[in-house]
Amino acid sequence: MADRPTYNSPNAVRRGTHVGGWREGDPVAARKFVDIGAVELERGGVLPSVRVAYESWGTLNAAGDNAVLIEHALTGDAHVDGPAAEGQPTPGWWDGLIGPGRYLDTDKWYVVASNVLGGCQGTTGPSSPAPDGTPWGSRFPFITIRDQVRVEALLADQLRITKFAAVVGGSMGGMRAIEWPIMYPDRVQSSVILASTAYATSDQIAWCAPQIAAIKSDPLWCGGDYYESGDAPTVGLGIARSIAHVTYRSEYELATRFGREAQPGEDPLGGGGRYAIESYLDHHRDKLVGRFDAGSYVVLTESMNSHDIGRGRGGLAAALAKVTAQLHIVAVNTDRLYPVRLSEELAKFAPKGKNDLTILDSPYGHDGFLIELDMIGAIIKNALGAD
Ligand SMILES: CC(=O)SCCNC(=O)CCNC(=O)[C@H](O)C(C)(C)COP(=O)(O)OP(=O)(O)OC[C@H]1O[C@@H](n2cnc3c(N)ncnc32)[C@H](O)[C@@H]1OP(=O)(O)O
Ligand SMILES: N[C@@H](CCO)C(=O)O
Repeated sequence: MADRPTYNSPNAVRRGTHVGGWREGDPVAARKFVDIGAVELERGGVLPSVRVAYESWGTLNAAGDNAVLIEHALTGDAHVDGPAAEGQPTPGWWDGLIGPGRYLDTDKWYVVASNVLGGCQGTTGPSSPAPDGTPWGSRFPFITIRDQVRVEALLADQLRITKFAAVVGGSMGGMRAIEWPIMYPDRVQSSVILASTAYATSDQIAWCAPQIAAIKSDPLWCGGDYYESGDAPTVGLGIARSIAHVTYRSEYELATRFGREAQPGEDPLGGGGRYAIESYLDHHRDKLVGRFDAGSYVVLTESMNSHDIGRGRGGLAAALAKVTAQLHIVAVNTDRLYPVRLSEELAKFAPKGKNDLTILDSPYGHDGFLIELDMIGAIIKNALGAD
């Protein structure tokens, strides 16, 4: 392994493998689990014995309608709020949002976040055991954003949630937040759709193509069946993350923050060293590879590419005509991956008087939806009708 990058996360090398993510037997931190049984998939077939990992905050009322669903993005997880812990590699990605008196006030709201179908943090995904006890790997079926939402609805049934006061998500989470009021109009009061889109664009699919290719061309990919080999395609996954991370930030931010600076102590002008921006990308590559699974990355990326609320529904306008929930659509002005025009298009076709569009002024690009906690928190609080 000497010729492969070393990864500095404490989770990078675990149980003799480089496969990132949560595995049966690992510490559970705040995770809870529900078995929801078999799930019929949009593109055909049935996924048997689906397990969902989730976290929750606050208390569900007797009517089951004070619930708020938080939807994580591609490499996020159910740990929206709280510190990192054993069994939980990252602190909450919106740490400080949820709690008594906070933007999402748990004196009033029952907040739930689940790990997505196909992921690697405890909900069934390609690294989970199939019925024969070995990892699904290449046998894991093609899943869509709608399948992910169907799984969340089955979780809601088990938790006795009758209606969500709000479904909130950014990026891939925003894809689920817009699918929810279309698939289950009677179960959603409002949706907050951050830095997202009604359909994956050609440009977004294009950025994903070299990411998937990088993973699949890693010799350790083994067609997706590497889980029992003791090693994983971490180089391919790392390249995928580096490509993706650039698209998550704005050109302006990178220019003003890193410029042409050399990484301290390194000489990029023929000395074999790195520019600071290269070092920064390496850092994020290492962190992601330490906590995430390549198979999940491929499965979830392909499900993002499938996203199109108009598919099989007569197009965008016809799909949105089903929506009775209030849609709060939020774009980041510097987002080059999910540009503002996509949120404007969603707002244009959403039912009149049932949507509003906010354009956040942030230098951070697509990741602005993760970083601008106070702006996002105020929007969520407002969506819930709180002062
Ligand atoms: C919903 C979800 O998907 S969330 C899941 C969590 N998301 C992620 O992890 C995505 C990857 N991470 C990110 O995109 C970002 O870190 C965010 C959005 C979480 C936070 O963004 P920011 O606060 O702007 O952090 P930023 O991107 O500047 O990264 C800071 C890190 O880069 C490191 N760094 C900065 N400059 C350099 C450099 N020149 N060389 C090496 N490392 C560097 C910092 O030391 C810091 O390290 P740490 O996070 O290990 O403490
Ligand atoms: N940084 C986020 C952005 C994707 O939208 C993630 O990794 O999930």
